[in-house]
This record gives sequence, structure tokens and C-alpha cells, in this order.
Amino acid sequence: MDAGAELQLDLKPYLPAFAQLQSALIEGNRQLNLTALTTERDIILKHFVDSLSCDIGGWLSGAGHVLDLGTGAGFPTLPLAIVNPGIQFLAVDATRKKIEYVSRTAASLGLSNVEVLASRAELLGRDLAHREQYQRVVARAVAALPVLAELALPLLQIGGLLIAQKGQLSAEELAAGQQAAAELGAELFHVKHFELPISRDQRSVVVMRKLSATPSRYPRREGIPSKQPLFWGNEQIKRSEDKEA
Ligand SMILES: C[S@@+](CC[C@H](N)C(=O)[O-])C[C@H]1O[C@@H](n2cnc3c(N)ncnc32)[C@H](O)[C@@H]1O
Repeated sequence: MDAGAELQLDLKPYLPAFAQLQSALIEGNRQLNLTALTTERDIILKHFVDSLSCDIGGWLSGAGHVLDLGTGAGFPTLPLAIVNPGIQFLAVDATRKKIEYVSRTAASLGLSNVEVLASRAELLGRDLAHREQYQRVVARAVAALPVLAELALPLLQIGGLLIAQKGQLSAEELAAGQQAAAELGAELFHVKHFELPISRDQRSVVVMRKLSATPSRYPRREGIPSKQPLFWGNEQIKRSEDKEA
């Protein structure tokens, strides 16, 4: 079974770049402990193919600038940048050593469409150079939906889309995410549940669309969105983390 074909992608022209990315990740992991996934199969399926599934609905088409919030070791940015040379990606993470790794790896792959920034979403969301500047924000496995909504939606232009990649998603989390989106000037636009090719792991992509300017009181200061999530109790967060563990 061709995992790319299941996502309706012809990955053949990009295989050399993905092989190089895999070597960089294995090497980077030795020094920096970047990922728990270390077998070739897991890296290809659960990092590369999973990252590419971010665009399973074609939501990146027409986007010039995409911000990847909480990119970690460069996911989904690096796989997406390989297959979308016409889109400019800004990979953001709070952890500097991860961002330095992403920067080195993008340079070694010759990906001129990747820029990086070590910062927290709560700071960028209050910085006019970034607030309401992006056509798309992507985020894979970063936070519960209501938390992610507060971190990401202030960064979107009106009409822009947040594309959130999740593992299993409860109805409770989705409902809280929908309420948070409304509070922040957005709507729940689309939810797609699917299985990863080959491994058949459950995945969901949640898309929110920005409808109006986010009220200036959001995002709240660093750490508050995850400590006191909008419309979502700490007990619920704990249960959702237990389920993902
Ligand atoms: C579980 S990792 C996921 C990394 C990557 N997206 C992936 O799918 O492999 C979550 C990442 O989000 C980053 N992060 C969490 N909260 C953040 C915030 N408020 N601002 C910036 N980065 C954040 C963390 O540093 C971490 O690297």
C-alpha cells in the first residue's frame, strides 16, 4: 500500500528529501532527544505522512504564509515545506534548541521556504508584527482545542484558517473548542476524522475559520491559556491527556 496515494499525493519526486529528513531526525535525536519515534516505519508514517495529512482537505491551497505553532522538531512544517515549495512557512516553538534544529535541518535540505522563530504564542499574539497576519495557522499535537484556539486564532487574518491536527478527539473537547472559537472571533468550520494509512491510527483534523477581529484581551498572558482554558475545566484537560498518553 502506498501511503502517499491514500492521501492522494504523489510523493515519488520528494523521496530523496524525505530520506535526508529522516537521517537528520535520527542524528538530531541522538543529541537532542527530539522524538520518541525512532523506527523508520514510525518516522515515515507517524511524522511524515501524518504531517502531510494536515492538508487532507486541501486547506493550504491558496495560502502564501503559514505559521506552524508548536513545531517541535519541525512537524508538520518540514514535510509540508518539501511538497509545497510555493508556500512560505514560519515554524514557531517556545523551545530554542528545537527551533535551532529545525533551522539547521531546513538549511541542509535547501528549503528556502522555511523560517523559524523561538517564541511563545502568547507573546506573538500580542505583537503587531504577528497578530492577525497569517492566512493559515497549523498545529499538530500542541494543546487541547480551547487552549489552542486562544493561542492560534489571534494570529490569523480575518478569513484565515486554523488547521489543528489531533489524535482522538472527544465530543466534549470539540464542544469547548467551538465555544472558545466563538469567543475569539472564529467558527468551527470543518472536522475530519480519518485513519492514518497502513497503521490505521485514528486522527482528526479540526478547521476553524476566523470571522472577525479577536478581542484585544486575548491571548491572556503566558501560561494562562493552558492553566485556565476557556470553557474547559482542568479536570477535563487531565482526562484528555490521559486518553492521549
Ligand atoms: C507535543 S509537541 C508537538 C510538536 C510537533 N508539532 C509535532 O507534532 O511533533 C508540542 C510543542 O508545542 C510547543 N508549545 C507548547 N505551548 C507553546 C506556546 N504557548 N508557544 C509556543 N510553543 C508552544 C512545545 O514547546 C512543544 O515543542
